[in-house]
Amino acid sequence: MEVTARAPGKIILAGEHAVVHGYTAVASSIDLYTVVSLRLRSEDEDTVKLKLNDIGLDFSWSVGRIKEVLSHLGSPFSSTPTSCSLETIKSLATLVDEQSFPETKIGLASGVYAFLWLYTSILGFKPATVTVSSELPVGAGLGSSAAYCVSLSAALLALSDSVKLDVSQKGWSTFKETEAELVNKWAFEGEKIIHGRPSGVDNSVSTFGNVIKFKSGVMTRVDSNMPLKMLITNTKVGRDTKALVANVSARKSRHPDAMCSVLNAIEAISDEWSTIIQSHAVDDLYLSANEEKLGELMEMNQGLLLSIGVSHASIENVLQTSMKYKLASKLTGAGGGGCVLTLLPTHISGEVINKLVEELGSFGFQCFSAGIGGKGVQISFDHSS
Ligand SMILES: Nc1ncnc2c1ncn2[C@@H]1O[C@H](COP(=O)(O)OP(=O)(O)O)[C@@H](O)[C@H]1O
Ligand SMILES: C[C@@](O)(CCOP(=O)(O)O)CC(=O)O
Ligand SMILES: [Mg+2]
Repeated sequence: MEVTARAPGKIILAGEHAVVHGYTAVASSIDLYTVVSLRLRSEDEDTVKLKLNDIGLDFSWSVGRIKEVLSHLGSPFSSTPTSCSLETIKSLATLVDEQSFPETKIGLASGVYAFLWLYTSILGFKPATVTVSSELPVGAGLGSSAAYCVSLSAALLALSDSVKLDVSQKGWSTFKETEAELVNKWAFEGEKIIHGRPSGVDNSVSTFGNVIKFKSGVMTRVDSNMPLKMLITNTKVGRDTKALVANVSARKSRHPDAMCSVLNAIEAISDEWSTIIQSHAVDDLYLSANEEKLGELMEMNQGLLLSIGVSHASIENVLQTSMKYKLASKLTGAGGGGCVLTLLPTHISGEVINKLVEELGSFGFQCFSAGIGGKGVQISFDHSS
């Protein structure tokens, strides 16, 4: 039996970083997916294989070796969502090091630790082959880490005893609410291994889809009534969410009062975002006025993100270029490079968009658009294997 899970990436419309400190963020899923396929192998094959197609790395562990390295820690671990201890991460690192992880890709190792933690906790020691591939750029602010953890958790849970699914279903299907919550909780544990201190907004929007508001671990669905179009520009400047989040925390401990004011201002922007997108446009004039307000909110949010130290020369370049066309932009995700959003108002001409994309392309940036606010994680069973 083979199961495939796909989980969407996301854009944060307002409130990244602030959300880590308990302030509101608004995020939306996008129609770019990470896909995980999981095939259980017969017991005599005795290996767990992980193929990470996007980063060109393959791993293969014998089940015996995994048991040997983890048994002194009390594995098999609890099958309910539990945090991975530092001691366990060290043992998982031993398993990864044995596979000669290339030095140049060492920043990607935490994703493999997250895999091993989710795998051994949810499925124990069953031999299997797991393949991951993604339409999302990895490490660019579009929530690839969350989509990875959500799709992995979904595929593993789908073949575990913790969840009872109707395997006869054909095509993509969604989880029931309680099962989706379990997927989300496990994905959050994976995100903790990759990010250190995730807020939970990314895994929640990847699991449940649509537009959400998120504050202090609590998600509220936002009924968006506005047609939102964003140009996404990938600056291709690499960055690491874990390091950026840690830098913001350090700045907050150095300047608690100033940072508190900035984070409160970001929260006010998120709240206004959610009010505006929930309102029904009575006519074109009303829609344009709301688009203008969202543009201003994006500019203000970006200014505040600069003040907490997460912008980058490449991001500023995108801002200045889009400003020439009177368009508002902000970074999305952790910043420090990665992706920038530019709001495309309903009545913008295709000619303007083409010129902007061409100019951004001349700096080596890559522009694309994505559908906003689609479904969250889905699974599909293949009965032929
Ligand atoms: N498709 C993938 N294959 C392997 N690892 C992945 C994949 N997607 C995400 N990851 C993991 O997530 C990390 C990137 O997460 P992060 O820095 O939070 O950036 P973002 O979530 O914005 O893409 C990578 O270093 C890797 O460990
Ligand atoms: C910076 C932050 O708000 C979003 C990080 O998103 P990403 O990993 O850069 O896609 C962190 C978080 O909310 O966990
Ligand atoms: Mg991430």
